[in-house]
Amino acid sequence: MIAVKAPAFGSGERWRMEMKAQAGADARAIRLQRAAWLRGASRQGSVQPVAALLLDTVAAIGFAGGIAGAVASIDRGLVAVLPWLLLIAVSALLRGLFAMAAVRIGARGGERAKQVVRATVIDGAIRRAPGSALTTGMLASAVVDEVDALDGYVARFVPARTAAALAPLIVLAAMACASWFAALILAATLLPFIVALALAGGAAADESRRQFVALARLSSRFADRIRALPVVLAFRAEAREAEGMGQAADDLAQRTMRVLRVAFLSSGALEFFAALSVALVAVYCGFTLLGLLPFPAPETLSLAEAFFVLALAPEFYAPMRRLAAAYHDRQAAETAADRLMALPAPAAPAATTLPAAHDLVFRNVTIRYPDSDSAAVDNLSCSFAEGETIALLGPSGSGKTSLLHLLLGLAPLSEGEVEVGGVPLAAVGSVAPLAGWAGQHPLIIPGTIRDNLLLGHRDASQDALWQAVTAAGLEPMLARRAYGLASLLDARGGGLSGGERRRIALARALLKPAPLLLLDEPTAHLDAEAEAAMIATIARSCRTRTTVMATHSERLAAIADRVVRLGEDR
Ligand SMILES: Nc1ncnc2c1ncn2[C@@H]1O[C@H](COP(=O)(O)OP(=O)(O)OP(=O)(O)O)[C@@H](O)[C@H]1O
Repeated sequence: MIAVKAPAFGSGERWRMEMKAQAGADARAIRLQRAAWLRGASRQGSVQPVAALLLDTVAAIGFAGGIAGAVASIDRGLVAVLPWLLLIAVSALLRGLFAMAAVRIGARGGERAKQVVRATVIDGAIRRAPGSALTTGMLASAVVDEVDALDGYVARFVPARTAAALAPLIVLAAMACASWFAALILAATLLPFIVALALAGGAAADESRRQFVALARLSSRFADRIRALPVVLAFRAEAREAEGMGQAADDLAQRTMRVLRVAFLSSGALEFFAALSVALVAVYCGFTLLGLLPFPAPETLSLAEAFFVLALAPEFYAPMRRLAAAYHDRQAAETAADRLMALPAPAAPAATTLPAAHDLVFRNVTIRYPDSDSAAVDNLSCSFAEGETIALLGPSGSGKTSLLHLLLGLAPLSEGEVEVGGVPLAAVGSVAPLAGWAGQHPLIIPGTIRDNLLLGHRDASQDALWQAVTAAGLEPMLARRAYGLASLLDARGGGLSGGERRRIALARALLKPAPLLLLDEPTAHLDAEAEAAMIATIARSCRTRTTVMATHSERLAAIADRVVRLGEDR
């Protein structure tokens, strides 16, 4: 956006005009940006659907020629008519085939375009810059609804637009061979038709854009509320949320009705002009044949020529009607493009070569989240040798998790430097490929306990799996379950206690053959006995790796080689 200066006293009118000019320039810039983005997306389509649509027009000329020939030779008997009938049949068959080919090839292009854009959006979501405001609901709506809206644009609108520019010229040229005056009539009716198309399209555009935004808002809201369902139920907010969803759904229904109303009105106007022009050609041909024209006939027409012209006249507007039918696809794609372009850009890809050493250096490190006044970590300097166990100790909110997240590329490095094995963290992006990580809220995926453990190392052997299970103290829990490692869990980890979730997260981190181990509050919510067992487990496991633990527990910190106390001067 262009920065706007505040108005000087007494210069209100000039400022308003400047604002208007800036808004116009902004809108133009956005239009150009959107057009370039859509051109990029539609590059996945091909010219083949356009070729199929143009060949369909050529076949339509053959069809009209067949009708004209058959009418002209009907008085010479069946043998004379037969070749024309054959031409009609072949042309009709080819029209069907070309129309089908245009749809199928267009659909393939649309599918390719959606795949490419979807991959880019997902890539951006996975590698989004730390602190991004993209919610799961927004991402789901972008990946499903908004990317889907590109389908019609690439599959139908783009081929229809090119065909609408060329096919009427082919029809006019063919018609002019039989009757130049009829071709002139059609060409003259083109102007009001195009004006009607532009007006109808413009009216539909705004309504369609509002409807699409309402749809995207409803679906992202729905996805976010489903995700937060336990909280909604716990606070008995079902009625309020249901009412909110109902209002959003009503709003969408009203906007959809408005779009349909405008669409019906505009297609009515287009049909009117198309029918009018065909009627004019029909009246001209009929009156010329009968010699009833109220002005001197500009040409003589044979019956065959008149039939050819009449059969061909509707084909003149067919490509433009096809374009008008696909116009809604363009509006939907433009609205989707605006929203997709506004998604956070992916962070720069990380270096492919990972550091060989695994000592960690923090030099004057400050972590400040976007839109936050105070720093989560302020000017921290420390360094850890390879193989050391480090405890980050401090009160709640002192920045322990933020430091672990910084290493994983999930929190921003606002100032200072971090080095891993002598390589700047910025060059590596994240230590995730080098680290086993057990977070504060361990992720549980729908599937078995085994599936959840193998997230740490997909190809782990059975022995390695059991070693991690034993080291994390999961055996007693597995022994109590009839199916052991094959026991099913739901996405929320139903049937697991807080301690068991932490043990699964620890086992998963241990299973990964990684030189770094990052543990966030591994002993939180455990009773004294369980904490002691967990501390013993961690003490055994961290001997072979550089381990960084965020904790409140002095007992856990006691097993560390180094303790970094955070937030003490706050
Ligand atoms: N994504 C975020 N956006 C904005 N502020 C954040 C974000 N994550 C953490 N913070 C803030 O940064 C500060 C440090 O949070 P952090 O989670 O690192 O502390 P912590 O020491 O791990 O706390 P706890 O012991 O309670 O887990 C807090 O004030 C928190 O509100």
